[in-house]
Amino acid sequence: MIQITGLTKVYRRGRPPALLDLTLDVRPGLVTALLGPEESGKSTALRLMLDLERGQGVTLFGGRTYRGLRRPEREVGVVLPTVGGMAGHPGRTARGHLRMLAAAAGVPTGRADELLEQTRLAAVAGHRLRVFSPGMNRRLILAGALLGAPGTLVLDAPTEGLSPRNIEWFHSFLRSFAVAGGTVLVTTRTPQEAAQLADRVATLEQGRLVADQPVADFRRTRLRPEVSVRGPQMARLADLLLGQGALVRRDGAVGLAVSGIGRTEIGELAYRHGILLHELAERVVEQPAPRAVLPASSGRSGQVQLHKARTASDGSQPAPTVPGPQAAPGPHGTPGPQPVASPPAAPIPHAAQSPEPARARQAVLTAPAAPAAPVVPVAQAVQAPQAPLGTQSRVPDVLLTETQHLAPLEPLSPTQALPVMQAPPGSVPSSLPPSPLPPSLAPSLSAPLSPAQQVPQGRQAPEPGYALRAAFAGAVGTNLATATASATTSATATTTASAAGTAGTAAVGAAATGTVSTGTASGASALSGAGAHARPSDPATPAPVVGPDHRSE
Ligand SMILES: Nc1ncnc2c1ncn2[C@@H]1O[C@H](COP(=O)(O)OP(=O)(O)OP(=O)(O)O)[C@@H](O)[C@H]1O
Repeated sequence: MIQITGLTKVYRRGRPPALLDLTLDVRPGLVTALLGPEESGKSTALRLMLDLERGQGVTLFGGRTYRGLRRPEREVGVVLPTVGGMAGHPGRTARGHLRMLAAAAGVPTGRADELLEQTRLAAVAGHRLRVFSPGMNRRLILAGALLGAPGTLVLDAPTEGLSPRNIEWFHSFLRSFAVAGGTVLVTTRTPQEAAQLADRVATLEQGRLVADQPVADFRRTRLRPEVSVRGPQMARLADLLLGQGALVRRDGAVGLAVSGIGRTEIGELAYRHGILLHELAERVVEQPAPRAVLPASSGRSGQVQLHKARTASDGSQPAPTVPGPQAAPGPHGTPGPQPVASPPAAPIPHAAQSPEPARARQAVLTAPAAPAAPVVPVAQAVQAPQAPLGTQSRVPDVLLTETQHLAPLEPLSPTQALPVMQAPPGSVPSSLPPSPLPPSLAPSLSAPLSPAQQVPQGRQAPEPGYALRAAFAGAVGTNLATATASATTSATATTTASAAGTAGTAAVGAAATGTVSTGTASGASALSGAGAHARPSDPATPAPVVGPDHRSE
């Protein structure tokens, strides 16, 4: 379970927030899509969740902040966009890259070989990354995120730019992961992908959550199926279709967009009347997001502040790190203050469908102490009694079509098994406090933005330090992608490359995700020159690639 509460990010004072009071539960056993157009705040949300960025609000993974996780790589697998789309140093082989990450994460190297099999990369394990297609690189990044057999996956646009075959593979994998009890949060820009992939769709617009819907509602309210018809006799066909009660609108010079009647019926109607068709295709048309389709029962909004977590039994459990710059915990090593007012542990509305990971620690979030000032309310993380660990967790075989030539995924061994997600009764936190955001930051979701809050067309100028980090990350070919090492702060991000004898030592920006592979400044040029190398055949991408122009999928 991921509990996101009040995530807010303002990059520059006086500018509209990139993210405003995002509150969302991401439940195990489901794929949750965070959907939004460009610059709607999806990546910002993920970076805040993973403590890669400073902001307001808090995200709990099984009751702990990301930084508070003792072994983050074993709990949360992260896939973020990488420099040039590369999984790691272009001169490294896939096997070498993954084994390096395994060593950094303290995972047996055999696990790397298993994951190469699972992600259909075994056949190309000895090839260097510079000859990998985008799809192969992306699957290798995913393999890195899975090294620690985490129960939760957080992925930022994992399928963007990939071939339909790779997209289908990713979807199958993520669905299987969720079916096995895993928690999946994935961002996407396309409603169609959200509808295909997710069980639940949360829609962001201009940094605000405007809808949080089960996929069936999402399909009904946001997607409209219609049939595209083209041919030289469309006026006649339109009359016939209208006579059948269909809704018909003109679509270009020689086309119709038809709804309310199926493709087969349209084809038969045209055939019976001798009407020639050049195209008859189903498609899905996106509709604008409804305003504020939010579960009324969510009851959570605003910022919370964490104090030390303690086990329910002895209180000796290490505390989660306090998130955000405004948090004010007790001194390190000392137990945090008691909750101001711990409400009885009433289950939150979705708890019945939300089995909790067995090892989850629950947070009891309490009412704000001083909501008037921009001071966060007090919350206390308390470890819930351990739920019984089960043995049924394993990633099941992935259903793929024969034409993909992809073998089923290997099941995980019991030692790699995902935790069985079962919520101990009453262990799910009670409803959370109302938003303590200052009024200027917490307008109604349905209220139109004031001119001052309007998101500008172009990207905002990056905050100081961002450009430097980005430039540096690019210069060393830093891979920000996978969270399999346990670095916990940006300042101390692990530089695994140096351990592996790779040139380049910095891992700026890797921050809490930690897994870092560095290369040299040749990363970008190696990528652009990759067409000069023959690419190994990709089991999931069979089309041969003959030059750099063909790299895009
Ligand atoms: N480091 C930064 N400094 C300043 N502004 C930023 C920074 N990162 C993001 N922004 C701004 O925050 C807003 C949200 O950006 P974000 O990248 O989170 O959107 P997104 O939904 O992930 O977009 P995309 O789908 O294009 O990746 C944008 O207006 C963007 O310009």
